[in-house]
Amino acid sequence: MSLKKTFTLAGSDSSGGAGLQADLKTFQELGVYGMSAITSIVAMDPKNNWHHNVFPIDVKTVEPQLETILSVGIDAMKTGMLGSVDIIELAARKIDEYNLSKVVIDPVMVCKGEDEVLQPENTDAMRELLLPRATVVTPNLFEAWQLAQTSPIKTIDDMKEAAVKIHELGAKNVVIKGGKQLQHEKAVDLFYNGQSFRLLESDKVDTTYNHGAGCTFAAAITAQLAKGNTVEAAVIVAKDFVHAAIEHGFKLNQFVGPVMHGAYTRFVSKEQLS
Ligand SMILES: Nc1ncnc2c1ncn2[C@@H]1O[C@H](COP(=O)(O)OP(=O)(O)O)[C@@H](O)[C@H]1O
Ligand SMILES: Cc1ncc(COP(=O)(O)O)c(C=O)c1O
Repeated sequence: MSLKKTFTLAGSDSSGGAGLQADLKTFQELGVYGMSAITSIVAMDPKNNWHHNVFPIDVKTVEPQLETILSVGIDAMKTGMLGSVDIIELAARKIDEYNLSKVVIDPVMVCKGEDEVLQPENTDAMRELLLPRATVVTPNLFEAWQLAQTSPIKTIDDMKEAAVKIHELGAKNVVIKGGKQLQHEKAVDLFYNGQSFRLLESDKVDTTYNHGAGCTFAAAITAQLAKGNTVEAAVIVAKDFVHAAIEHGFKLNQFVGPVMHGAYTRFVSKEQLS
């Protein structure tokens, strides 16, 4: 099998656990070649409780990165934190221009540990421009609520209602991550493909060392799609991948504990990595 190529259009997490760093580590672990275009730079302030400061990148600096990557050619792509409406418009244009068909949208709106929405004006642009181009979109409960414009999501029935709305907005497949936020004894995600629902469950790991879990999950889906998996099969592997990563999450310093991106490939049979 030839080496499949992926790319992430995402923010840089200087602390290395989330953002494009998480994506590239995940791509590597799952045996695909990873490329990246940086949309914004996130730095954490050690003197201010690790507050996340977001430094946007001008869209003029993003386009040449995309041209580099798309001239190489890719098998699947993902988006993460998108710094501005201009960058979201650019992404939509390039998806159309290059006829990209395996597109994973992780609609990052907040960083864990922070409660303000990063760049709220981006949410409308994501809804209008990226959802219709998404092979799969992977919101957490908060992001699903914002995209679907429902009330806050508290139950699996609420997740189903939001998934239907997000599908109607154009995303072909929707995975709403219940994760740690949903009041449930398991970590439950809901998969919806426009026809049926499937609940993906894993044991809930009792940890705060989960920085980068969302990025890692979406990147694992991207890698598996690049290798030719169906969306549902890709999501199932991604769920196992992120579970192993969270189980082996570790303390980086007094402020943050990232997931261990390499855990799945160390502890799960290589045969499952086709
Ligand atoms: N404590 C946990 N135990 C097991 N799985 C978890 C836990 N927290 C999150 N997950 C899983 O990790 C993935 C990413 O979810 P989450 O961390 O909620 O995303 P985000 O980073 O976007 O908020 C999902 O598959 C979710 O179910
Ligand atoms: C660049 C970047 N992207 C995405 C995220 C979201 O990370 P998570 O996967 O923990 O939701 C963060 C959080 O710090 C980030 O810095």
